Amino acid sequence: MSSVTPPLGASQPSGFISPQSAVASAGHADAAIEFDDVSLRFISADGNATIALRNFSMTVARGEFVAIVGPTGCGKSTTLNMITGLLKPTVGRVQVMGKPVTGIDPRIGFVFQADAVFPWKSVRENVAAGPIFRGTPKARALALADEWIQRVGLDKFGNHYPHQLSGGMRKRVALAQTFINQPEILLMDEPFSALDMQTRTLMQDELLRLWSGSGGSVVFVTHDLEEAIALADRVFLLTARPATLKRVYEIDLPRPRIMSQVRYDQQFIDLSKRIWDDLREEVQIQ
Ligand SMILES: Nc1ncnc2c1ncn2[C@@H]1O[C@H](COP(=O)(O)OP(=O)(O)OP(=O)(O)O)[C@@H](O)[C@H]1O
Repeated sequence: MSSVTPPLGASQPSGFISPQSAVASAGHADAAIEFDDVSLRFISADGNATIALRNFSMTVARGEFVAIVGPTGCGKSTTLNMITGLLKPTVGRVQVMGKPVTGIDPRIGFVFQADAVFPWKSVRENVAAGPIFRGTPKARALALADEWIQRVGLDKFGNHYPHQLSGGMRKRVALAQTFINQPEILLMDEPFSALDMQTRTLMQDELLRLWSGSGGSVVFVTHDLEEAIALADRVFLLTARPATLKRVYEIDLPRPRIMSQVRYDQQFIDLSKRIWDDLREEVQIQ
């Protein structure tokens, strides 16, 4: 497999940082998430081994928005599953807020491609479900839910049921359901990939608006390079499987960013070309 990661110390175009310096730059003292030289091997029922991740290191600072991109099947979702504790590294260490992952952490929120709603509950009951589960009295949880429903622009739909909503509206419910719990870490796995382009752009704006006031860290997995660049502070590019960190890109586009405008920024266009050149090599390997 060819790798274009430049040798350490070689000069690099601005916006690039090597995997090693990327890990160091986030500063371990402030780390929300740390992968330290992690490898993960799956053993299937017939005894065959699949190495999903190899010598993978990544540090996500508190309050940082990180996107992970890479060829299909390389191991992006696997990294999220190790942050949640669903999967354990075969070798290496994964830490959350400075401690080894031992199981589901209530400080972590999730948004996936599929909607995680109770179909028999109204929007406000769905949004209140998290706080109620965590012990908030029902009346208080419903009042909180009403605030969040308003924040995501669904105030007229609190008593609707999920099947009465569009895909974009259900995603707004998902964001309210997640942010109401004030997660310190938000894991997102292709959350908007099933939406049409316009709705997707609106939801990206919505996510940035909610995140910017939250102080939380986000790890956002996507196939869409432009989505990664438009949203993130840093983009981590993984190689084809077994995935390892190929390169990290600092995205120093100013915030607040408006999705429909940021894509026309010359810096954005240059970054898209660079990352796509690196990603294309990995896609061609498969
Ligand atoms: N439980 C498992 N047992 C065996 N192999 C697995 C298991 N989970 C994932 N894999 C394999 O590990 C590799 C990485 O999977 P993963 O879902 O993390 O990739 P991904 O980059 O998120 O994929 P995609 O881009 O298609 O969403 C794949 O080859 C997958 O088949």
